[in-house]
Amino acid sequence: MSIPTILEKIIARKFDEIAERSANITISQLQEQLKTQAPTRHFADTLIGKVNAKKPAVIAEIKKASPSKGVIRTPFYPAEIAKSYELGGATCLSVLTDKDFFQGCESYLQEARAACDLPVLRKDFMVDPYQIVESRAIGADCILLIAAALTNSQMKELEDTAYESGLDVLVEVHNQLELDRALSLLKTPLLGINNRDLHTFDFSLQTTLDLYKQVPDNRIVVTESGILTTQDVKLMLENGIYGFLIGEAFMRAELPGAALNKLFSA
Ligand SMILES: O=P(O)(O)OC[C@@H](O)[C@@H](O)c1c[nH]c2ccccc12
Repeated sequence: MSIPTILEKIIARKFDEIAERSANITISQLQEQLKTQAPTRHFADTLIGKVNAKKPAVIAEIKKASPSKGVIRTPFYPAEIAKSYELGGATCLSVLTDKDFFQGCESYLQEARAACDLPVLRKDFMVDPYQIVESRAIGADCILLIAAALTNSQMKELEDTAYESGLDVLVEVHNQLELDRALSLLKTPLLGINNRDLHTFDFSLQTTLDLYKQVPDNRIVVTESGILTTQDVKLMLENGIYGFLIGEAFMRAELPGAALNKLFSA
């Protein structure tokens, strides 16, 4: 057997985590909670509206640490970061909730969302419908499906569960094969192209530039990871890519929203 990649390790851990969680609260108990849940904010529509108007639409990420970079931000106050992002012109938020590899937490998502009016993506590794229902129960507006982590039938099942639960979906790809598979999700307009390979951490903005040309017009492309400079932003805008998912560049700044505003005002 070959050595597991980081993505394989994370996924293996997710299945244990789901077993632990569902021993505590079952999926039907979570579904029961959804009946009294406040409505979601319009994640996809808000993003699509901006992109179609040819304006940069930024999903600003709240992330304390990552397996490739270690701790990125201390101290870490999700509510303050969320307010700063909103002030700085973010379109949506993304909050890491994975504990073991990203030092995230569900309460970070809840604190961030309560502090602003922006729609929020739960950034985690979805492998089972349990997590989708749970995402809605903790207050997320959108979930991420990572093609590299899922089979076609898993993706389809998770997509269905998301829309049944009232959530939007962002599907993430890193290569041509994953893109072809992601395009079989017919209900999902939001397509993230991750410049980072989650197996190896290899990184290149060229990933977005190579793949977006194969994306049909009815999908909205979001370039993800490693956007750091105004040149990076310009390169994407020149190629007609208006959707961005950015974390580290803002998390290292004292005022994340000011950094966002600066990156997009040049
Ligand atoms: O911090 P960055 O390089 O700006 O990247 C943000 C985001 O794209 C990255 O956190 C990410 C993209 N896809 C993921 C999947 C899981 C965990 C994390 C990610």
